[in-house]
Amino acid sequence: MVPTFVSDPVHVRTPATSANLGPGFDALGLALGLHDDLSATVTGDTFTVEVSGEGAGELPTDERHLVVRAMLAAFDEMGGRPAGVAVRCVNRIPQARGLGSSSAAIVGGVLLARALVADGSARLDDAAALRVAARLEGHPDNVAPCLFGGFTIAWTEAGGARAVRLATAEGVRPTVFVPAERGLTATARAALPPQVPHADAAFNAARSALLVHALTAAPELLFPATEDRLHQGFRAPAMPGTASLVAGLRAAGVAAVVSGAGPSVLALTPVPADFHPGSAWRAEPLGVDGGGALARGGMVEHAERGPVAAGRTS
Ligand SMILES: Nc1ncnc2c1ncn2[C@@H]1O[C@H](COP(=O)(O)OP(=O)(O)OP(=O)(O)O)[C@@H](O)[C@H]1O
Ligand SMILES: N[C@@H](CCO)C(=O)O
Repeated sequence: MVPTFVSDPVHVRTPATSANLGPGFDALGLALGLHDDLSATVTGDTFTVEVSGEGAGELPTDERHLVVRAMLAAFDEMGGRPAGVAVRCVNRIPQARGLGSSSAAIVGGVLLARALVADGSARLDDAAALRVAARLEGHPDNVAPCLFGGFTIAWTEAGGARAVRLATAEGVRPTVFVPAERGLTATARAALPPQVPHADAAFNAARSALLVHALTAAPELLFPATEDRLHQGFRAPAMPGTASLVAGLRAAGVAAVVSGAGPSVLALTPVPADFHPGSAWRAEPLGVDGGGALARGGMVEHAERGPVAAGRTS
């Protein structure tokens, strides 16, 4: 049945995210305390977007905008689109820096569309919202923490993406180091080889399993738990400043990794006060966002959740 659309404006607040966290390539992600604010109203007969902050003057303001593309995909999943929607984006997440800006736009679009449909949460539950968002992004490791908050483990089955959310241990205090230059995920993915040695795959399996324990219960193990052999080394030649900052932080004992596909760097343990990253980097200490976009404007009211499973239940 064609959906009924609500006439009131709807809002969503989407967190930045850091994916991979070192060894957990395409699987692990963390929601961070830095957000885009999006709102939408059904009106007129076209989709329009007004952008302020990051991306203003650069991003398209029509149906090519990523938030609108995600809205349209979600409306189609729910059985129909309104003729027109006015979208407003107040963007704070730096774009193309490895901080999940594209996932924040996609998750925002999916949740705005769901909120604009009178029975949206019945037509598109949280598990389905994750599947739609991950399909658009191409991998689930940013969209899962953006939706659910906290630390997530995401994976893909025949039916689509699924995720579990885990609360982080006290003492996990992320700092991101953001450079001025951008790096597109698609370019960074093209640097990866089609195959890796079995020993390197085994190395990452052990470290990513350890990382789940370290992030949730044993932060003192974050340093060994954040070593990677599957992606950071292959991408280093294209982002030498990132590789050298990660190496410098690790030499100072900090559990530092490339954030997502880079070029930002994520530190998961405190950075010594006398460590200076250099003038090319803006250091931002950020908290962990415990609730994700669902806590702020989706159809689900925020409640501090324990481990939850999302995705197909069969
Ligand atoms: N808020 C936004 N609104 C619309 N489009 C966006 C927004 N944020 C990002 N994009 C689009 O996504 C592109 C960046 O996506 P990309 O996946 O390369 O980087 P990222 O998501 O910032 O980093 P990562 O995926 O490594 O965490 C931008 O160049 C822009 O086209
Ligand atoms: N897992 C992804 C995260 C960036 O979107 C990658 O490293 O390519």
